[in-house]
Amino acid sequence: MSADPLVVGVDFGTLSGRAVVVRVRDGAELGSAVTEYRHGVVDRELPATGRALPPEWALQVPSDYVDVLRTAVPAALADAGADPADVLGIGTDFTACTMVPATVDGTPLCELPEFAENPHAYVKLWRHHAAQPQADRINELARARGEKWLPRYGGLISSEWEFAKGLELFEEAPDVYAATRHWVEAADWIVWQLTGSYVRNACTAGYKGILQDGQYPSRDFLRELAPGFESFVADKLEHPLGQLGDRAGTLTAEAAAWTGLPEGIAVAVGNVDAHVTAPAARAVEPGQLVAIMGTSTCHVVNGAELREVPGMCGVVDGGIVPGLWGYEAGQSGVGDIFGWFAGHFARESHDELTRLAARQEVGEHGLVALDWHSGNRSVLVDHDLSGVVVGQTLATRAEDVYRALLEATAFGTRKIVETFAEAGIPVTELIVAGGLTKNALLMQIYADVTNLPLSVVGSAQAPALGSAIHAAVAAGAYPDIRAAAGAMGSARSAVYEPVPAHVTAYDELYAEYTTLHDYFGRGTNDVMHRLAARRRAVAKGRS
Ligand SMILES: Nc1ncnc2c1ncn2[C@@H]1O[C@H](COP(=O)(O)OP(=O)(O)O)[C@@H](O)[C@H]1O
Ligand SMILES: O=C(CO)[C@@H](O)[C@@H](O)COP(=O)(O)O
Repeated sequence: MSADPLVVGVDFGTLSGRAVVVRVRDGAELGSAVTEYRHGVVDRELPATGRALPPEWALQVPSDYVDVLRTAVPAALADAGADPADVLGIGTDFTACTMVPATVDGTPLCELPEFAENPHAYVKLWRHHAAQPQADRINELARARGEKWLPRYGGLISSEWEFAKGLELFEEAPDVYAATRHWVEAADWIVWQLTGSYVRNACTAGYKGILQDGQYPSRDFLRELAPGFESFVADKLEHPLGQLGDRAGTLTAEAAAWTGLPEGIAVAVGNVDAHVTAPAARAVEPGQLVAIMGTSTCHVVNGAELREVPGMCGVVDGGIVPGLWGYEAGQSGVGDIFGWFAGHFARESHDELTRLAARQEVGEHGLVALDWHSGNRSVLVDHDLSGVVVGQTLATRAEDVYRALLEATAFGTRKIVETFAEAGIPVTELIVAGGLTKNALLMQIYADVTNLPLSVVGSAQAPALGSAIHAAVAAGAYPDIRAAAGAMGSARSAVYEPVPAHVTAYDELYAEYTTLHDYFGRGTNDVMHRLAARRRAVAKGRS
């Protein structure tokens, strides 16, 4: 073994894949590289046919992920000036629930000529929200039958997760469903490309695949949901599991040629971009909540005990680190909302809008917004909800709305933190990670709105570093994730402190947010559902 061993971590985000080369002994990041996905998010038309996609669709092209292995990994090695022979292992993380319909050998169905023109044969990205009607039925039936797994998901299964998307495939594309041998998380599909064998990771199986206490939803439940769907688990989903930090296998000759890494090195079990970030932030103890803020935000926090938190995404035994209950919540749209507004309405850069918005006092714009442009993941778990900005006048400027949207996402995070605390999972430290940490105004707003000091993860590529930490454990360099996190992870404490005057002003605006939140989100006024149904009906009629 080399005197100073290295590991590689690769983070597959929504828009790009990022690779880092990391020193095992201290987590120093020696080099990195980014590859944007060639097809990005396919949400308007299918590249193969040019056919328009219905609203709420979001697909990806799996060969884009392999391109990351071919380009970002060698580029990161070159950037680090690293000798590939020093690399002990590679770890990866992915967005989730991002699903690949695959054949028995892992070939994505969209790569078969007979399915290349069928949108259902492509990867359904986490933010594909067209399965909301299926999710609604799953929830209704699970509630009626008193299914024991439902409270583990805050009482609601999301349209983003494996069963809702699986049912959508079963009902809307029976031919693609029939040809699907494995309904695979992209997190596991990429590991399959690296090792040549399929291992299902325990993290996504628990959070997105309704695997609780070793059991999936029963055949009986699935039959009642949709006759014929009862064999979904046995036929498409069930597969041997790998635990976080375990070795999934070793790098194949083919993957070694793609990446420039040595054949036979350790490949870690797949993981989710959010959960893998906790060790990068050294947040492996109860109460330390990590918010990974990018296109969306995921919140992950460990707890010593099992609690039922309304509207959480899920609680999984060992879902973040072995030995603790891992809790997840999330906001489906955060950076995506800012990007949508900046691109379509303001036509200004984030930096310019932020610069103008930062000049304002709290409340000066006279606005309050709801951050539901991509639906609400927590705590309402409803992707038929949509965005609102209240208070606009002819004097309202683009930077005012931009600031209101930044604030709305902070209110959404406060709602989640308060819901955790009320359910017996107090948040003692808020640690932020992800691309949005570069926006200092946004960070200050989060500190002010939550009234918590904000720690910032030490790495600009925290998920990729987290994957590298898992690679080090899988390679046997550390006994477990906790030990590796202690040596390789980092966070700077209390980088943003709440400003008392802002805290008071935001308390008042948060009360307005809560009123709107409950009015539109908890059934007082169902206008958003009616509009979503109408939009869906028009799109259906057109297709
Ligand atoms: N300066 C900025 N301020 C606020 N949002 C930004 C800024 N720059 C980029 N964004 C938004 O951040 C998101 C990308 O976040 P990032 O963490 O890089 O990606 P991912 O979520 O794919 O991991 C995009 O949605 C973009 O609109
Ligand atoms: O939902 C999860 C994890 O559970 C995320 O993968 C998903 O929100 C996508 O994250 P990004 O916004 O790409 O960082």
